[in-house]
Amino acid sequence: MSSTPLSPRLEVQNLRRVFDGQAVVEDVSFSIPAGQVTCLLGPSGCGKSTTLRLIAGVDRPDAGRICVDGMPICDETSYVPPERRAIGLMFQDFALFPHLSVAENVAFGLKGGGANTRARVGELLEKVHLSRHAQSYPHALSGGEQQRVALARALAPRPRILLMDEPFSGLDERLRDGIRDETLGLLKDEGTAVLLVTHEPHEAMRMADEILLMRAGRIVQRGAPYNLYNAPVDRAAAAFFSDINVLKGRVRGALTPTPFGDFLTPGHPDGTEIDIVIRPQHLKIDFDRAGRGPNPTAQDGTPARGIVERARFLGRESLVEFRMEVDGSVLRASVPNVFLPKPGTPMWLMIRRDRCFVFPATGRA
Ligand SMILES: Nc1ncnc2c1ncn2[C@@H]1O[C@H](COP(=O)(O)OP(=O)(O)OP(=O)(O)O)[C@@H](O)[C@H]1O
Repeated sequence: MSSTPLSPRLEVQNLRRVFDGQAVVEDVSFSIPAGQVTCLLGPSGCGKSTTLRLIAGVDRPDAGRICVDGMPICDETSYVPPERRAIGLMFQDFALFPHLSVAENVAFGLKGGGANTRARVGELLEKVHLSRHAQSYPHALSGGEQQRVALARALAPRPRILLMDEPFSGLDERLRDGIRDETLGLLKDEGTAVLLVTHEPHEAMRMADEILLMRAGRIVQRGAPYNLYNAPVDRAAAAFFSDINVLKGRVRGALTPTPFGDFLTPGHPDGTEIDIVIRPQHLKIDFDRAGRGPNPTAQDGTPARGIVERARFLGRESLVEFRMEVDGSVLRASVPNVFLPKPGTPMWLMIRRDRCFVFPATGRA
């Protein structure tokens, strides 16, 4: 990877959009260099599509600035209409023209019908493995094939930026990962700057170079998928990416006591309620030996005993639910492969302390 910083192809600064007196996009800023896929990730209604529409130019912001290759396309003094923004769009319903063949759909945004157009259409159809369907009509294609035509059509005019709004959500779940990977390959090949909107963390993790995590109109965290997963900014950010367990405690002298021993919680005044968050795969399980469990370790702290309530096999892993003896709370542990202890079995749990996140409590149980 090059060490020189890439100049942004798309730059969005302090974007704001208000509907009915309510800001649905607030102070949104980010930039995307060529060849990078950025995912705007967040729950339904958090303002993702509105942000996309502002960048596409089909809606206008109440404040902020949008630049493409350093040139403003939308700010207080300039407004470039959508068709002159060199921005490609791809939506979840693909919106193919039913009366045009696959090749005609792909050629739609290209000027003229000469040899260059034919070459570009041919090149893209080859890349999306649809050359043999060039003369077919959309209704004769599968959902996955239609998605690939839509992608080829969006990329045909070599847009500087491609905006994708939930582009895989209309597809059969079993096909999605394969199509995501193929799409990613093509996007990287074309070197476009991509902003992909999704509410699915799995999709963002699989596709993104950078994730922008959005909540209630604002970007609450940004970074590589690894960083968002491993260093969430708060409890809700942790919970967005997987099931979580929460140990509740109260700070006493920079420590928070829990059933798993004391946690260092510096920087929080005495009496602060703390949530210690841990993902199910970072709980360790050990057997009960006549009422005794494993010895405490520096890494895992003190073990605590729980009773199996339920165990389910989920395919790649098993999820075991424990009722903790000390306080009756429920903790979930995920274990690779098949591990289905009987309900009522006592077992000992330990938690990987290096994988815990400590946050001030948010008030939820
Ligand atoms: N034209 C509009 N007029 C009034 N309110 C709007 C308008 N467009 C969007 N909203 C509101 O703005 C908020 C954000 O909507 P938006 O579609 O951007 O969310 P989203 O994160 O894309 O959600 P989803 O994933 O469900 O599409 C919602 O509360 C929505 O009702």
